Amino acid sequence: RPAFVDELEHILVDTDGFNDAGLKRGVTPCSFYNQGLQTAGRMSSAQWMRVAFHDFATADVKAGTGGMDASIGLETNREENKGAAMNDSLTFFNPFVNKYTSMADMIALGTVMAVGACAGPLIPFKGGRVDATVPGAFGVPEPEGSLATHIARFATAGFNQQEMIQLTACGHTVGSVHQGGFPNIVQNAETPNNTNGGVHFDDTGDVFDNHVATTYLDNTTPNPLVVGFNVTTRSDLRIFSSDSNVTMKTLASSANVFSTTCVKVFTKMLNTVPRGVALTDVSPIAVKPVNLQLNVDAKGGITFNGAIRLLSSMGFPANSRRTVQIFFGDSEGVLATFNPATNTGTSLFGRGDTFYHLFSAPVDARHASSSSFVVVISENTGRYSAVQTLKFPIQSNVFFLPSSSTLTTDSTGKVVGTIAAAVSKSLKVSSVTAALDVPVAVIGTLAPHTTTFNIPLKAAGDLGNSGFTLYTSPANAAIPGVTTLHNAFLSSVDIVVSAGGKTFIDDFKKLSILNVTAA
Ligand code: HEM
Repeated sequence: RPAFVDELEHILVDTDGFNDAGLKRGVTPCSFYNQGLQTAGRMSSAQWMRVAFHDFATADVKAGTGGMDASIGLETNREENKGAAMNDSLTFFNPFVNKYTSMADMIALGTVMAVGACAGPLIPFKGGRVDATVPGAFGVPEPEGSLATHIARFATAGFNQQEMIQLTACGHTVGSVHQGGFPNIVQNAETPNNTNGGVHFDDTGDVFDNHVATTYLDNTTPNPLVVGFNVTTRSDLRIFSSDSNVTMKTLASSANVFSTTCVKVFTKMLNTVPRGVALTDVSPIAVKPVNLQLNVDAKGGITFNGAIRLLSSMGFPANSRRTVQIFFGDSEGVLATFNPATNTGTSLFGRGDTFYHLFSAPVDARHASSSSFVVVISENTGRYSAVQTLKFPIQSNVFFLPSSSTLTTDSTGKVVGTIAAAVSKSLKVSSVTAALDVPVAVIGTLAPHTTTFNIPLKAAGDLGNSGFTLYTSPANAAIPGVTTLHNAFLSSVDIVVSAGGKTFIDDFKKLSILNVTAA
């Protein structure tokens, strides 16, 4: 699978407990507002869905332009994108953006997470979206727009009239129209406990359910875009009633119909991308090696650290007798037997728990050149209990070396550091480079642009008798692209070695694993 899938899967699945990526926290509970006071009358889950809609809404599927490309970040000063939702959401997503996670993927993943956090259905997620570098077309539907304008706009984005009704109803089941931002639609709603004057679309404004349809049909809806005092801005009324309520009646008919319909149209919205962008499935992984790291100390001692994550919903229910063993290379290279996982978390909505089996064990130099390791999982529940053996690749002749790398601030507060790598003496090395991927701020959007800075590394002696040579960047020097500890922590490094006409890469090592020492 493409390497970026592992990173997106981490954000999707590790949503609680050990190794939590931290995305779900932004929308838990569904009514939570992560950018300010809980009395603001705003909720982040609804904002995350709305920002996805505004990013998508100007797609032109025939022309192959627009859609989910994070161009919304460059368009927030437009009247059609007014309101706090856009920049609030991108501010939260900003630190997740790196070499493998685009802002456009975060916007899509945000909607998956938000719908789940509001007790809605699980939307299948694909990754691989590419961030736009220039603003896209105008044309996000506005509440003043006519029905014909809205039908035409959705059609250009690939949605027929029925799908337009479905998508709008699914979007308008959570959240509010706010007086602060839309005083032409909502009035007299601002109170000390609702300072932006949010008025929900239905009676369950923090539940992803079909009340948006049932209350619309029984005339109890509070939806300001249906019953608001301003007839011009009753866009939901015009849209919902445009097929004589046939679609809304279907959505109201059962919770299940509403769920499956919303999964269908949300998936279609999130997977609308510019021509040439290919998306890949990101599904939970049953057995996942995590944060693998080889290390060689100055005396030549080699260690292998990391964790094996098991998912309860994919064949690994809780079992206190389960053991996990690692063999580096073949069974001669046994490292250690790990006891039952003590580090656990709860993975994404209904997908059960994550069980982390952590390891840190010495590797015999005889086995250090192996390009794979074997994981043996034993259930130990009885005589015929299951044993599974899986083999995983490991980049072992060239790798980032945390123990010789440093990150610190000098006396003036400037960030300085050393990037170090271990390179096998068996290679005929012609160059060693640290390719640093730094999310660099872009003027005009809160979506950073991940930029690569290449730092040449020089040989700095043998690492004991390990068979590895130490390569380093200039010691405790300024690191190109890294201006603050904050962006150092969000950066990753690839060790790229040319040797004997081949290229070896130790990919995507996060600098956040380094211990930071203050000057
Ligand atoms: C013609 C189509 C649409 C129009 C004119 C429209 C208009 C609006 C307006 C005026 C607001 C109030 C924003 C605020 O006060 O902060 C809003 C909120 C919202 N819209 Fe739409 N919308 C449309 C379709 C959609 C669709 C298809 C989705 C699907 C995801 C969606 C999702 C949302 C959400 C979740 C909110 C609540 C935001 C919050 O509470 O912060 N909208 N919409």
